[in-house]
Amino acid sequence: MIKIENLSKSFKDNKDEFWAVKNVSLDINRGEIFGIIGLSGAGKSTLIRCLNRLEEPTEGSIIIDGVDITNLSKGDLRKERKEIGMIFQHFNLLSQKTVYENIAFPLELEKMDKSKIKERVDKLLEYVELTDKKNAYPSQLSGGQKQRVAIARALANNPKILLSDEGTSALDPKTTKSILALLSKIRQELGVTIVLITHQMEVVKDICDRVAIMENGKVIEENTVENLFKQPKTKTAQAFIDTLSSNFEEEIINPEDFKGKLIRLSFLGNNAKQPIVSKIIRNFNIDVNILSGNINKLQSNSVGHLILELLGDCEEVQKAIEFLNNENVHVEVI
Ligand SMILES: Nc1ncnc2c1ncn2[C@@H]1O[C@H](COP(=O)(O)OP(=O)(O)OP(=O)(O)O)[C@@H](O)[C@H]1O
Repeated sequence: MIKIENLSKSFKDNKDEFWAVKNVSLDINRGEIFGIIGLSGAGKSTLIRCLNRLEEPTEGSIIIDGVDITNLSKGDLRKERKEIGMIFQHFNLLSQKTVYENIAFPLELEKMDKSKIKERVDKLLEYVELTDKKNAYPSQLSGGQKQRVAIARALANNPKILLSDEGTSALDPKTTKSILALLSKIRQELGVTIVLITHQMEVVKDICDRVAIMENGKVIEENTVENLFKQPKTKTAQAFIDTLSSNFEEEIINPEDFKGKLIRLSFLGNNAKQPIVSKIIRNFNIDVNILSGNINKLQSNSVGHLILELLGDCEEVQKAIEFLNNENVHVEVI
Protein backbone atom coordinates (compact mmCIF):
# COMPACT_ATOMS: atom_id res chain seq x y z
CA MET A 1 0.00 0.00 0.00
CA ILE A 2 2.83 2.40 0.88
CA LYS A 3 5.99 1.86 -1.11
CA ILE A 4 8.97 3.91 -0.02
CA GLU A 5 11.77 3.67 -2.57
CA ASN A 6 15.33 4.91 -2.03
CA LEU A 7 14.10 7.82 0.04
CA SER A 8 16.67 10.35 1.23
CA LYS A 9 16.35 13.71 2.91
CA SER A 10 19.16 16.17 3.45
CA PHE A 11 19.24 19.46 5.33
CA LYS A 12 21.60 22.16 4.12
CA ASP A 13 23.26 24.48 6.61
CA ASN A 14 25.39 27.04 4.70
CA LYS A 15 27.74 24.79 2.77
CA ASP A 16 27.28 21.68 4.94
CA GLU A 17 24.79 19.06 3.89
CA PHE A 18 23.41 16.63 6.49
CA TRP A 19 21.57 13.48 5.42
CA ALA A 20 18.87 12.83 8.06
CA VAL A 21 17.38 9.95 6.00
CA LYS A 22 19.58 7.89 3.69
CA ASN A 23 18.31 5.59 0.98
CA VAL A 24 15.38 4.07 2.85
CA SER A 25 13.16 1.53 1.08
CA LEU A 26 10.14 -0.02 2.84
CA ASP A 27 6.89 -1.70 1.83
CA ILE A 28 3.99 -1.20 4.22
CA ASN A 29 0.91 -3.37 3.74
CA ARG A 30 -2.73 -2.31 3.92
CA GLY A 31 -4.21 -2.69 7.40
CA GLU A 32 -0.82 -3.17 9.00
CA ILE A 33 0.54 -1.46 12.11
CA PHE A 34 4.11 -0.72 11.08
CA GLY A 35 6.56 0.59 13.67
CA ILE A 36 9.76 2.54 13.07
CA ILE A 37 12.01 2.53 16.12
CA GLY A 38 15.33 4.21 16.73
CA LEU A 39 17.23 6.38 19.15
CA SER A 40 16.97 10.15 19.20
CA GLY A 41 18.39 11.64 15.99
CA ALA A 42 18.05 8.39 13.99
CA GLY A 43 15.86 10.13 11.39
CA LYS A 44 12.44 8.68 12.33
CA SER A 45 10.54 11.99 12.48
CA THR A 46 12.07 13.17 9.22
CA LEU A 47 11.09 9.90 7.52
CA ILE A 48 7.49 9.85 8.75
CA ARG A 49 7.05 13.55 7.90
CA CYS A 50 8.12 12.78 4.33
CA LEU A 51 5.13 10.40 4.03
CA ASN A 52 2.68 13.31 3.90
CA ARG A 53 5.29 15.77 2.63
CA LEU A 54 5.45 17.86 5.79
CA GLU A 55 9.11 17.41 4.84
CA GLU A 56 10.01 17.43 1.16
CA PRO A 57 12.12 14.36 0.28
CA THR A 58 15.42 15.17 -1.41
CA GLU A 59 15.56 11.91 -3.37
CA GLY A 60 13.43 8.83 -3.94
CA SER A 61 9.72 8.19 -4.15
CA ILE A 62 6.72 7.42 -1.93
CA ILE A 63 4.00 5.53 -3.74
CA ILE A 64 0.64 5.29 -1.96
CA ASP A 65 -1.89 3.03 -3.69
CA GLY A 66 -0.05 3.48 -6.97
CA VAL A 67 0.26 7.30 -6.73
CA ASP A 68 3.74 8.78 -6.37
CA ILE A 69 3.04 11.53 -3.85
CA THR A 70 6.47 13.10 -4.32
CA ASN A 71 5.33 14.33 -7.75
CA LEU A 72 1.90 15.72 -6.82
CA SER A 73 0.92 19.31 -7.46
CA LYS A 74 -0.18 21.41 -4.45
CA GLY A 75 -3.87 20.83 -5.19
CA ASP A 76 -3.49 17.07 -5.61
CA LEU A 77 -1.31 16.88 -2.50
CA ARG A 78 -4.08 18.60 -0.50
CA LYS A 79 -6.52 15.91 -1.64
CA GLU A 80 -4.08 13.11 -0.86
CA ARG A 81 -3.40 14.54 2.61
CA LYS A 82 -7.06 14.07 3.51
CA GLU A 83 -6.35 10.36 3.23
CA ILE A 84 -3.45 10.60 5.69
CA GLY A 85 -4.25 11.56 9.30
CA MET A 86 -1.45 12.37 11.72
CA ILE A 87 -0.98 12.60 15.48
CA PHE A 88 1.97 14.09 17.36
CA GLN A 89 3.80 13.70 20.66
CA HIS A 90 2.52 17.05 21.97
CA PHE A 91 -0.97 16.66 20.47
CA ASN A 92 -0.90 19.98 18.51
CA LEU A 93 -4.48 20.94 19.45
CA LEU A 94 -5.78 24.46 18.94
CA SER A 95 -5.84 25.87 22.47
CA GLN A 96 -8.48 28.53 21.76
CA LYS A 97 -10.96 25.99 20.44
CA THR A 98 -13.07 23.47 22.37
CA VAL A 99 -12.78 19.72 21.92
CA TYR A 100 -15.77 19.82 19.54
CA GLU A 101 -14.29 22.70 17.52
CA ASN A 102 -10.88 21.01 17.27
CA ILE A 103 -12.44 17.88 15.77
CA ALA A 104 -14.77 19.92 13.52
CA PHE A 105 -11.88 22.02 12.17
CA PRO A 106 -10.71 19.75 9.30
CA LEU A 107 -14.36 19.27 8.24
CA GLU A 108 -14.95 23.03 8.17
CA LEU A 109 -11.90 23.36 5.92
CA GLU A 110 -13.65 20.91 3.59
CA LYS A 111 -16.73 23.18 3.71
CA MET A 112 -18.90 20.37 5.00
CA ASP A 113 -22.47 21.17 5.87
CA LYS A 114 -22.91 22.23 9.55
CA SER A 115 -25.44 19.53 10.40
CA LYS A 116 -23.22 16.88 8.79
CA ILE A 117 -20.24 18.19 10.79
CA LYS A 118 -22.24 17.85 13.99
CA GLU A 119 -23.24 14.30 13.13
CA ARG A 120 -19.66 13.33 12.30
CA VAL A 121 -18.06 15.01 15.34
CA ASP A 122 -20.60 13.49 17.74
CA LYS A 123 -19.86 10.05 16.30
CA LEU A 124 -16.10 10.59 16.64
CA LEU A 125 -16.49 11.84 20.23
CA GLU A 126 -18.34 8.67 21.06
CA TYR A 127 -15.69 6.57 19.31
CA VAL A 128 -12.87 8.05 21.42
CA GLU A 129 -15.08 8.09 24.55
CA LEU A 130 -15.00 11.83 25.12
CA THR A 131 -18.62 12.87 24.62
CA ASP A 132 -18.70 14.39 28.11
CA LYS A 133 -15.70 16.64 27.29
CA LYS A 134 -17.21 18.11 24.14
CA ASN A 135 -17.20 21.71 25.42
CA ALA A 136 -13.92 21.55 27.36
CA TYR A 137 -10.76 23.36 26.22
CA PRO A 138 -7.49 21.44 25.74
CA SER A 139 -6.02 23.00 28.91
CA GLN A 140 -8.78 21.28 30.91
CA LEU A 141 -7.84 17.80 29.63
CA SER A 142 -5.30 15.15 30.69
CA GLY A 143 -2.58 14.11 28.23
CA GLY A 144 -4.45 10.94 27.30
CA GLN A 145 -7.67 12.88 26.68
CA LYS A 146 -5.78 15.41 24.52
CA GLN A 147 -4.37 12.58 22.42
CA ARG A 148 -7.88 11.11 22.03
CA VAL A 149 -9.09 14.46 20.70
CA ALA A 150 -6.12 14.57 18.31
CA ILE A 151 -6.94 11.03 17.14
CA ALA A 152 -10.61 11.96 16.57
CA ARG A 153 -9.48 15.02 14.59
CA ALA A 154 -7.06 12.87 12.55
CA LEU A 155 -9.91 10.48 11.74
CA ALA A 156 -12.42 13.22 10.81
CA ASN A 157 -11.88 12.88 7.05
CA ASN A 158 -11.95 9.05 7.11
CA PRO A 159 -8.27 8.63 6.23
CA LYS A 160 -6.86 5.34 4.97
CA ILE A 161 -3.53 5.96 6.73
CA LEU A 162 -2.77 7.23 10.23
CA LEU A 163 0.74 8.46 11.03
CA SER A 164 1.81 8.65 14.66
CA ASP A 165 4.90 10.75 15.44
CA GLU A 166 5.77 9.55 18.97
CA GLY A 167 2.05 9.63 19.80
CA THR A 168 2.50 8.03 23.23
CA SER A 169 5.89 9.42 24.25
CA ALA A 170 4.48 12.14 26.49
CA LEU A 171 2.08 9.80 28.31
CA ASP A 172 2.41 7.67 31.44
CA PRO A 173 2.49 3.85 30.99
CA LYS A 174 -1.20 3.27 31.80
CA THR A 175 -2.39 6.04 29.46
CA THR A 176 0.02 4.75 26.80
CA LYS A 177 -1.70 1.34 26.99
CA SER A 178 -5.14 2.91 26.55
CA ILE A 179 -4.02 4.96 23.52
CA LEU A 180 -2.39 1.87 21.99
CA ALA A 181 -5.63 -0.04 22.54
CA LEU A 182 -7.50 2.73 20.73
CA LEU A 183 -5.04 2.57 17.79
CA SER A 184 -5.51 -1.21 17.61
CA LYS A 185 -9.28 -0.73 17.57
CA ILE A 186 -8.95 1.81 14.73
CA ARG A 187 -6.94 -0.66 12.67
CA GLN A 188 -9.31 -3.53 13.48
CA GLU A 189 -12.64 -1.77 13.01
CA LEU A 190 -11.85 0.91 10.43
CA GLY A 191 -9.10 -0.92 8.52
CA VAL A 192 -6.77 2.08 8.79
CA THR A 193 -3.10 1.40 8.05
CA ILE A 194 -0.99 2.80 10.89
CA VAL A 195 2.65 3.89 10.63
CA LEU A 196 4.13 4.91 13.94
CA ILE A 197 7.50 6.05 15.07
CA THR A 198 8.65 5.48 18.61
CA HIS A 199 11.70 5.03 20.78
CA GLN A 200 9.74 2.75 23.13
CA MET A 201 10.07 -1.01 22.59
CA GLU A 202 6.91 -1.45 24.69
CA VAL A 203 4.91 0.20 21.86
CA VAL A 204 6.41 -2.11 19.24
CA LYS A 205 5.79 -5.15 21.45
CA ASP A 206 2.19 -4.24 22.20
CA ILE A 207 0.73 -3.31 18.81
CA CYS A 208 3.06 -3.52 15.82
CA ASP A 209 2.99 -6.29 13.22
CA ARG A 210 6.30 -5.37 11.65
CA VAL A 211 9.08 -3.00 12.53
CA ALA A 212 11.99 -1.16 10.94
CA ILE A 213 14.94 -0.14 13.08
CA MET A 214 16.65 3.12 12.12
CA GLU A 215 20.16 4.23 12.93
CA ASN A 216 22.00 7.22 11.44
CA GLY A 217 19.29 7.81 8.85
CA LYS A 218 19.28 4.22 7.58
CA VAL A 219 17.04 1.22 8.14
CA ILE A 220 19.39 -1.35 9.64
CA GLU A 221 16.82 -4.08 10.30
CA GLU A 222 13.32 -4.85 9.08
CA ASN A 223 11.48 -7.71 10.71
CA THR A 224 8.18 -9.05 11.93
CA VAL A 225 7.79 -8.28 15.61
CA GLU A 226 7.64 -12.01 16.36
CA ASN A 227 10.96 -12.68 14.65
CA LEU A 228 12.52 -9.56 16.11
CA PHE A 229 11.90 -10.90 19.61
CA LYS A 230 12.76 -14.46 18.69
CA GLN A 231 15.94 -13.81 16.72
CA PRO A 232 16.97 -10.16 16.43
CA LYS A 233 19.38 -9.62 13.53
CA THR A 234 21.28 -6.63 14.89
CA LYS A 235 22.82 -5.58 18.20
CA THR A 236 20.63 -2.47 18.17
CA ALA A 237 17.50 -4.64 18.01
CA GLN A 238 18.78 -6.72 20.92
CA ALA A 239 19.52 -3.54 22.87
CA PHE A 240 15.94 -2.34 22.34
CA ILE A 241 14.59 -5.70 23.50
CA ASP A 242 16.81 -5.46 26.58
CA THR A 243 15.20 -2.15 27.51
CA LEU A 244 12.08 -4.11 28.47
CA SER A 245 12.62 -4.54 32.18
CA SER A 246 12.16 -8.31 32.22
CA ASN A 247 15.28 -8.73 30.09
CA PHE A 248 17.65 -6.91 32.42
CA GLU A 249 18.90 -10.15 34.07
CA GLU A 250 20.72 -11.16 30.88
CA GLU A 251 23.14 -8.28 31.20
CA ILE A 252 24.52 -9.57 34.49
CA ILE A 253 25.16 -13.12 33.26
CA ASN A 254 28.81 -13.66 32.41
CA PRO A 255 29.52 -17.12 30.88
CA GLU A 256 32.99 -17.16 32.47
CA ASP A 257 31.37 -17.32 35.90
CA PHE A 258 29.79 -20.69 35.13
CA LYS A 259 31.21 -24.24 34.78
CA GLY A 260 28.57 -25.58 32.42
CA LYS A 261 27.50 -24.58 28.92
CA LEU A 262 25.22 -21.52 28.83
CA ILE A 263 22.42 -21.48 26.27
CA ARG A 264 19.76 -18.96 25.43
CA LEU A 265 16.46 -20.44 24.25
CA SER A 266 13.85 -18.52 22.29
CA PHE A 267 10.47 -20.04 21.59
CA LEU A 268 7.23 -18.90 20.07
CA GLY A 269 3.59 -19.38 20.97
CA ASN A 270 2.64 -22.98 21.72
CA ASN A 271 6.25 -24.00 22.17
CA ALA A 272 6.35 -21.56 25.09
CA LYS A 273 3.86 -23.77 26.89
CA GLN A 274 5.85 -27.03 26.61
CA PRO A 275 7.79 -28.41 29.57
CA ILE A 276 11.07 -28.42 27.62
CA VAL A 277 13.29 -28.12 30.69
CA SER A 278 11.91 -31.22 32.38
CA LYS A 279 12.05 -33.05 29.03
CA ILE A 280 15.83 -32.51 28.64
CA ILE A 281 16.50 -33.44 32.26
CA ARG A 282 14.52 -36.66 31.86
CA ASN A 283 15.90 -37.61 28.43
CA PHE A 284 19.57 -36.81 28.95
CA ASN A 285 22.02 -37.36 31.75
CA ILE A 286 22.51 -33.67 32.55
CA ASP A 287 21.67 -31.14 35.24
CA VAL A 288 20.01 -27.87 34.32
CA ASN A 289 20.36 -24.59 36.14
CA ILE A 290 17.81 -21.88 35.19
CA LEU A 291 19.56 -18.49 35.22
CA SER A 292 16.88 -16.22 33.82
CA GLY A 293 13.61 -16.38 31.97
CA ASN A 294 10.78 -14.28 30.67
CA ILE A 295 7.86 -14.33 28.30
CA ASN A 296 6.97 -11.29 26.20
CA LYS A 297 3.35 -11.16 25.16
CA LEU A 298 3.16 -9.67 21.66
CA GLN A 299 -0.13 -8.71 20.08
CA SER A 300 -0.12 -11.83 17.89
CA ASN A 301 1.82 -14.35 19.95
CA SER A 302 4.10 -14.91 22.92
CA VAL A 303 7.88 -15.14 22.71
CA GLY A 304 9.72 -16.76 25.59
CA HIS A 305 13.39 -16.61 26.48
CA LEU A 306 15.29 -18.80 28.92
CA ILE A 307 18.93 -18.77 29.84
CA LEU A 308 20.07 -22.19 31.07
CA GLU A 309 23.32 -23.65 32.31
CA LEU A 310 23.69 -27.25 31.13
CA LEU A 311 25.99 -29.35 33.33
CA GLY A 312 27.25 -32.79 32.42
CA ASP A 313 29.14 -34.80 29.86
CA CYS A 314 29.90 -32.84 26.65
CA GLU A 315 28.23 -35.45 24.46
CA GLU A 316 25.02 -35.46 26.54
CA VAL A 317 24.92 -31.65 26.57
CA GLN A 318 25.29 -31.62 22.77
CA LYS A 319 22.48 -34.17 22.41
CA ALA A 320 20.23 -32.04 24.61
CA ILE A 321 20.91 -29.00 22.41
CA GLU A 322 20.07 -31.01 19.27
CA PHE A 323 16.87 -32.23 20.95
CA LEU A 324 15.84 -28.63 21.68
CA ASN A 325 16.53 -27.60 18.09
CA ASN A 326 14.26 -30.42 16.90
CA GLU A 327 11.52 -29.20 19.23
CA ASN A 328 11.39 -25.93 17.26
CA VAL A 329 13.17 -23.98 19.94
CA HIS A 330 15.90 -21.59 18.80
CA VAL A 331 19.09 -22.30 20.72
CA GLU A 332 22.04 -19.96 20.95
CA VAL A 333 25.16 -20.96 22.83
CA ILE A 334 26.36 -17.99 24.87
N1 LIG B 1 14.90 21.07 9.86
C1 LIG B 1 16.10 20.53 10.13
N2 LIG B 1 17.23 21.16 9.83
C2 LIG B 1 18.44 20.60 10.05
N3 LIG B 1 18.61 19.38 10.60
C3 LIG B 1 17.51 18.70 10.94
C4 LIG B 1 16.19 19.22 10.72
N4 LIG B 1 15.30 18.30 11.15
C5 LIG B 1 16.01 17.26 11.62
N5 LIG B 1 17.34 17.49 11.50
C6 LIG B 1 18.42 16.57 11.89
O1 LIG B 1 18.17 15.30 11.32
C7 LIG B 1 18.52 14.27 12.23
C8 LIG B 1 17.33 13.35 12.40
O2 LIG B 1 16.31 14.05 13.09
P1 LIG B 1 14.90 13.40 13.39
O3 LIG B 1 14.10 14.39 14.20
O4 LIG B 1 14.32 12.88 12.13
O5 LIG B 1 15.31 12.17 14.31
P2 LIG B 1 14.45 11.27 15.26
O6 LIG B 1 14.92 9.88 15.07
O7 LIG B 1 13.01 11.53 15.01
O8 LIG B 1 14.86 11.79 16.67
P3 LIG B 1 13.95 12.41 17.85
O9 LIG B 1 13.24 11.23 18.42
O10 LIG B 1 14.94 13.01 18.77
O11 LIG B 1 13.05 13.41 17.19
C9 LIG B 1 18.96 14.95 13.52
O12 LIG B 1 20.38 14.96 13.57
C10 LIG B 1 18.42 16.34 13.40
O13 LIG B 1 19.24 17.28 14.06
